[in-house]
Amino acid sequence: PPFRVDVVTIFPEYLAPLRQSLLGKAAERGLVSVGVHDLRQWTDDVHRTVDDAPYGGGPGMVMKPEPWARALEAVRPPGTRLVVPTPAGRPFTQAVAAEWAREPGLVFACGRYEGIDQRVADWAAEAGPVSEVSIGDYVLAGGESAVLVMVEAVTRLLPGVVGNRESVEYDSHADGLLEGPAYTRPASWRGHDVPPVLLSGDHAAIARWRRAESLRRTAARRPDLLAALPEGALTAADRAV
Ligand SMILES: COc1ccc(Cn2ccc3ccc(-c4cc(N)[nH]n4)cc32)cc1
Repeated sequence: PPFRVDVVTIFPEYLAPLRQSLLGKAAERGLVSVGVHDLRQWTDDVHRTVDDAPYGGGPGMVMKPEPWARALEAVRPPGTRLVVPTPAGRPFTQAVAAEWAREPGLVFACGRYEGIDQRVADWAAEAGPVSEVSIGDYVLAGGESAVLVMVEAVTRLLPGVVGNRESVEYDSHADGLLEGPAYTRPASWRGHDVPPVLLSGDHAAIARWRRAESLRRTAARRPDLLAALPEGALTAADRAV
């Protein structure tokens, strides 16, 4: 059965890219099925109101709970994980993407304004897992971009979506390190040459060089990833880098 993705949003047109490119092909091949739903379909006032002033005061507006509950009751199969993007969420990581890719599908609730009434996530947890997640430490205007990011990260891990299986297995972050530099022809380009080891045909030396570059780059750009590596993840040769 296809991996099922449903997205509820007040900007359905924002999610149009979900039907293009990588996802498009995967959808054509029946690997992924995508539904985008306009939250306002589940309002019942003439103005199709989805927001209201925050209890306790404060700037901006909060999204009303009732339209969300009606939408989720209509769209979310029982037991399906509800993903709510939020700046206040747990980090969305490659490990989280891999975990979700093993599930039958996902429902995404895209907030706008200052977010969604908290009781929606609390209520939704009665019917299945709910994940409030952040895609990074910066503030967006709503959840739609985050949904595009997460759907791409999850669906590329589904069997058959990415042609070259190895490219998924050898993903950056797959071994907890950043991937090193990549090169292709020409060997000499505008005064910049490809590191000779890569042209040597010495595959052991190439593997050692690539590992060293990964470690060097991770130490320089993401020391936090290095510190998080499990015991024994680094060999003596690694430490010598
Ligand atoms: C309380 O402070 C704010 C609360 C919400 C907002 C705007 N906004 C509304 C819904 C929504 C969903 C996700 C995100 C988001 C996710 C990440 N990683 N960054 N930003 C932002 C969102 C601005 C500020």
